[in-house]
Amino acid sequence: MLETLTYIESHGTDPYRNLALEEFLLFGCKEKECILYLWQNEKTVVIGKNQNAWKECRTEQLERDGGHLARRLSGGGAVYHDLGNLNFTFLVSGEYYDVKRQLSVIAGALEHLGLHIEASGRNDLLIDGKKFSGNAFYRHGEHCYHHGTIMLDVDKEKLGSYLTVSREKLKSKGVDSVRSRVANLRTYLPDLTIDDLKYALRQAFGEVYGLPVQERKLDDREKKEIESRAEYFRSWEWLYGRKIPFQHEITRKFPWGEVTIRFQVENGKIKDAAVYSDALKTGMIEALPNYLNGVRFSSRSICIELGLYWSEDPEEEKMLKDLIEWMKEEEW
Ligand SMILES: Nc1ncnc2c1ncn2[C@@H]1O[C@H](COP(=O)(O)OC(=O)CCCC[C@@H]2CCSS2)[C@@H](O)[C@H]1O
Repeated sequence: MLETLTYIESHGTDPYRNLALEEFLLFGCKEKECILYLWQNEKTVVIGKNQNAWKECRTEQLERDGGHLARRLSGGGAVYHDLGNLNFTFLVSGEYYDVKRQLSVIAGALEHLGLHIEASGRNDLLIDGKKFSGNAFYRHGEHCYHHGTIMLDVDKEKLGSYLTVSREKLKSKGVDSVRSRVANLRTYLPDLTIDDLKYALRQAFGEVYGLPVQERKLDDREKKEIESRAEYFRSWEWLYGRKIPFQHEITRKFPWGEVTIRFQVENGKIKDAAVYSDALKTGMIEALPNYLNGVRFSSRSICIELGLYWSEDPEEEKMLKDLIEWMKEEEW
């Protein structure tokens, strides 16, 4: 049984510090503890762990306007944050990790405020059929988190202008514009504030788990530790990573996400490969470059090579099968 519910708010809006605090809480979370962490970022595009920053975001425009680009540890796609957006993170050990239960805290809080929501697709929460929350997931050993956004009053104009959503993605979601399919909760409750939301979430957290909620504040030593980790989240290497010179690029959209592979070929063999994806499952995507390294540069050889691998995780096994089918269709 869980023994402790901890509630913590970030009082700063620097995305790198906030992501560092999230990671700090992840590794400090006790076995029988569940933490609810609420935070806000000023004008930031947050991309998924395996995405290509240049492809997902108009980085120059964002930086010129004083915004930030950030990369999180979880997989999934790119989202836009400003102070009209509230982020939540549930941090808990694998044993008590339960996405449905965690989502019922969000649904319960909004129900208390008079809003009815529903879950849809792989990671969205909807109001009136429109997305107001995107969710993503991360696991490191027994340390897990589930985080998401809540759009209260986000500048949709800016959201649409900083995010460069691929035509494939728009097509797959059956819509013609990003702006039209996201919604702010303020549209439905004009007086709703971020503080109301925070209060409702904290109350619902205690109700759903049936335990008292203890608020945590950070001491100076902890703040220092978080600051040094923030440097990593702020670094060019983490945000943009390496840029490989490539000769061939392929992209395909699957039900579980879009994949782009860039190949660097030398003497007919794959010398390096960079794989980008918004898939929520990150393991297979991150393993791919290693699988491809040294293989002869032909779709048939890749097909045979990938056939040598398997995964015990059924979702990853499905990803692998889809990638093999894709290679069968390619002809080079
Ligand atoms: N703030 C926000 N909230 C909800 N939906 C958004 C937001 N910004 C953009 N979008 C829409 O979601 C799609 C991307 O959807 P997609 O499903 O690709 O990705 C996600 O949802 C990722 C959620 C990550 C949540 C983390 C929680 C803390 S740090 S970020 C984008 O093209 C827009 O149409």
